[in-house]
Amino acid sequence: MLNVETRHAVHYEHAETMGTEDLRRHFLVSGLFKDGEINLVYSHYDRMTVGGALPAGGKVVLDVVDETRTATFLERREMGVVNIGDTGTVSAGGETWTLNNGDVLYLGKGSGAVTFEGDGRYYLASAPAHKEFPARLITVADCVEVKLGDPATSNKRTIRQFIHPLVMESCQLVLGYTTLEDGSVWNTMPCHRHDRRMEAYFYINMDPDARLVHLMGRPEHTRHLMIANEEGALSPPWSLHCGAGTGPYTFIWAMAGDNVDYTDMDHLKPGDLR
Ligand SMILES: O=C(O)C(=O)C[C@H](O)C(=O)CO
Ligand SMILES: [Zn+2]
Repeated sequence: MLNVETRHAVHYEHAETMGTEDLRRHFLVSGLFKDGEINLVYSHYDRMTVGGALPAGGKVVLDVVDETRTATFLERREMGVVNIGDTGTVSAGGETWTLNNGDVLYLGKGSGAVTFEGDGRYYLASAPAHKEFPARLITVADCVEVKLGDPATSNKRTIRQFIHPLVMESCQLVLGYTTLEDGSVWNTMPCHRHDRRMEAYFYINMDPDARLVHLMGRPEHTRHLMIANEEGALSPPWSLHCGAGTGPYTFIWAMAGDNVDYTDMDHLKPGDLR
């Protein structure tokens, strides 16, 4: 079963008038993983679509998505698949890849229908693509690791870059995940924004009772979302994005927009935030 929810773009002047429920309705991503289902959130920010495919030991197929009005979802799109569950397989275009926990599969424009099988929990991030690039399985051993932060500032973390120019070529998708070290709570602090690219965060490996305060908005008018395990946030181009958790966590970040330059960020100081 396939479910697709469309999220329209929101101007920051509108976002700044919103209360808790409206902020959650527009920016929180939730309920992606349900047995035997594929659930997608089709965002109008750079047409980034995020989702979850959960075959639950069986099989689910991502093929036609009415929202794109194309013969297959990936006819004019590329997609990253992150396995956040146990080992499973993903097949497309006559090829099958085995994904262990933490592995990332890149599927390029024109990959056709995608079949998800086994015990994997597959997080999906897809953006429009102008050019075909070959499919590639990127294991944890293949990614580029960047260590940032310090225990003294509670932000020591490892950034793992998978769909990233240092690893492979893509059209606009840039994707990886960041894991906090024990005792550190802050991701992406000091924070930043990048009007050229939207970003989607998806938080995983959290205790069910833990919560994360995800900050969003313009620096001078911040808002927050309270986030639980396997929930995410759509970060519009005008918004900063960062968060602090009440326990350990990892989050998957995915971007699409005008460039694929991970380091192209407009940095903000904690003192810039209100
Ligand atoms: O912890 C961090 O810092 C990040 O992971 C930052 C994200 O990757 C990001 O926002 C990239 O633009
Ligand atoms: Zn960012």
